Amino acid sequence: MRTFLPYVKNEMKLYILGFVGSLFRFLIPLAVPLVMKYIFDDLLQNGAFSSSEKMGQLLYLALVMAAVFLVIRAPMEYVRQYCLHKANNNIIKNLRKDVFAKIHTLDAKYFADHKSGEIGTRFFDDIEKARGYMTAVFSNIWIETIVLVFVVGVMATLNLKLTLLAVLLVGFQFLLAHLLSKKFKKSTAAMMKYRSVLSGFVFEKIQGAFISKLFASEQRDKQELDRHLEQYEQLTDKQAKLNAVTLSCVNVLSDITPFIVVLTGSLFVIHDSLTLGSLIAFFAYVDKMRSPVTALVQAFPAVTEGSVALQRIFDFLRIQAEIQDKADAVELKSLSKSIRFDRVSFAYSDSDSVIKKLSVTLEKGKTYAFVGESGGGKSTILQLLMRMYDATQGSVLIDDVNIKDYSLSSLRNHMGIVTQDNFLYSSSIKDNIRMAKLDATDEEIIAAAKKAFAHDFISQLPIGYDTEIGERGIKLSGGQKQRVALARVFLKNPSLIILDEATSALDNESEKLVQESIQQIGKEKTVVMIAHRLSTVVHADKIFVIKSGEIIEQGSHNELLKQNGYYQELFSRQRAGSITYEVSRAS
Ligand SMILES: Nc1ncnc2c1ncn2[C@@H]1O[C@H](COP(=O)(O)OP(=O)(O)OP(=O)(O)O)[C@@H](O)[C@H]1O
Repeated sequence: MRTFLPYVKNEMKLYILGFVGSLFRFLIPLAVPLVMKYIFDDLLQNGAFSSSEKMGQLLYLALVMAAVFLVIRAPMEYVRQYCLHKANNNIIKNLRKDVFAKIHTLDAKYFADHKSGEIGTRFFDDIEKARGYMTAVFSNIWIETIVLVFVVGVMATLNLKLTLLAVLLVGFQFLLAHLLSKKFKKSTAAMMKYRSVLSGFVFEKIQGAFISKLFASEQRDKQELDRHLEQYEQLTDKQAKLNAVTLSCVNVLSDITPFIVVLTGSLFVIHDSLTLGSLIAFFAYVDKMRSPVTALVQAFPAVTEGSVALQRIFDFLRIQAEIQDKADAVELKSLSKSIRFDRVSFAYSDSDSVIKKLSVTLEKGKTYAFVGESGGGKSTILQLLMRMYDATQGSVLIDDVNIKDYSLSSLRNHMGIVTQDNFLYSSSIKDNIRMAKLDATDEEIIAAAKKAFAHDFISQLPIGYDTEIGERGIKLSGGQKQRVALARVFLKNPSLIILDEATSALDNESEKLVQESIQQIGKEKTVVMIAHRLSTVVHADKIFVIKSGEIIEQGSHNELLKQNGYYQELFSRQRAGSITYEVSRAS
């Protein structure tokens, strides 16, 4: 909880105002039983006052009470509600900002190991639970505790023995609630953990709704959901039972407490050790005591859930991405010489290496291609170059400096990436292209789109570049998406262009045109590409044929053909049309 303190400290002014408001709002009504005692003992039963004097006193009391309630209590209620709500809200807002910022610092490994729904739970569910915690702890528990102490204090002035009896009965209620809350916390943690699993499942099924339809697997999805819901229900049932046991024990005790106290108090009245007015006031206070006790006990679930949620949020905020800037990271100013893989080996986990002692040098301004069997490790090589993962052994160097020594932002600023499955945001085409250069003019955006042969299809849309393309660009075809992604890279104009099956979704004619554009831009840039359709890499200065994480052949297209090896065989088979563009199926 120490991590939580800075968030609370930031809102201290609002909390103090809210606390002051709460004090007035709660303590003023507590004076009412004392006024009642005065009316019974000192006014109504006092023979020294005439009837008209009593009426005058009552009127005076009524006016004072009305003034206190209207002028102090009502505005203080407003101050309490507004300030505490605002302070809690600010904390929620800051937690959300920090969780969101954290998501951006996480590396590819984290995203590969966790579902987006699970991560989303931190942002929505857990933070909402934390709100429940704050409302309970900062708005209610402390003031209820003060009210309880105050009530007990006043009761003690009326009759100490009766007060001790009431405190004993209330203490027993707390003890019960505390004992049960330990179990409750454990079941809450299990329930919340499972809720993120459930949310991961649902998010994934929403994203894959179309695939489910395609494979007619809706029924299977429903059964899987039923299984998850059943498991979740078992956990919530356990929690509900614990809560029910706590409340039934505590509420029964709370209900009979005033009765026990009044019975005992009546004995004191019979023996003249307590006045009737004091007993009535005492009864009113015992009743007032029940409200904070019930509130405190009922706050247990919210506090428990909230503290588990806060724990989960701070555990998430504490995650350290493996890939991050060194403290003394330098800026990559430009790519001026070469990129070098120096005996690089890499494994995604403890299993076998996916890349094995790879050594290649990619010179500035040239075009390189990686081809080969599916699963051979081509995309992994690009991931290592983009520093999505770090090499397990060996190093990747740009201009003889290990890429781990560059700041990640400067490294990636020099790269433009187009993949087979490009992520587009649910905004307009123009905004999606502009992401690459926020201050780009409309003319620059159109020029980039023209280079990517995207301008024609965009212009034909009813509102052209302002067309909203839906979540992940769902309203565009695969080829259109690739062209928008290419336009983005052309606009960014980076020194290193990385293309992972970047034109695979284009028809032959469009692919030829886009390839010409890439070749044109490739004259000034370093281009590293992966392609299964070998016809798209023939112009590369050097082609590396990758198999099981190793280079098995390398050279220009013509050199490789002359080697009469794997590449030549693949090329002939593709040309002969015996296979489509997917090497995976050929190998
Ligand atoms: N995030 C990951 N976690 C674990 N293993 C992975 C991960 N990504 C890829 N792999 C594994 O690494 C190996 C190489 O994958 P990679 O994507 O680099 O191959 P590729 O040559 O690009 O294949 P393709 O041509 O089919 O795209 C494969 O066996 C794959 O299953």
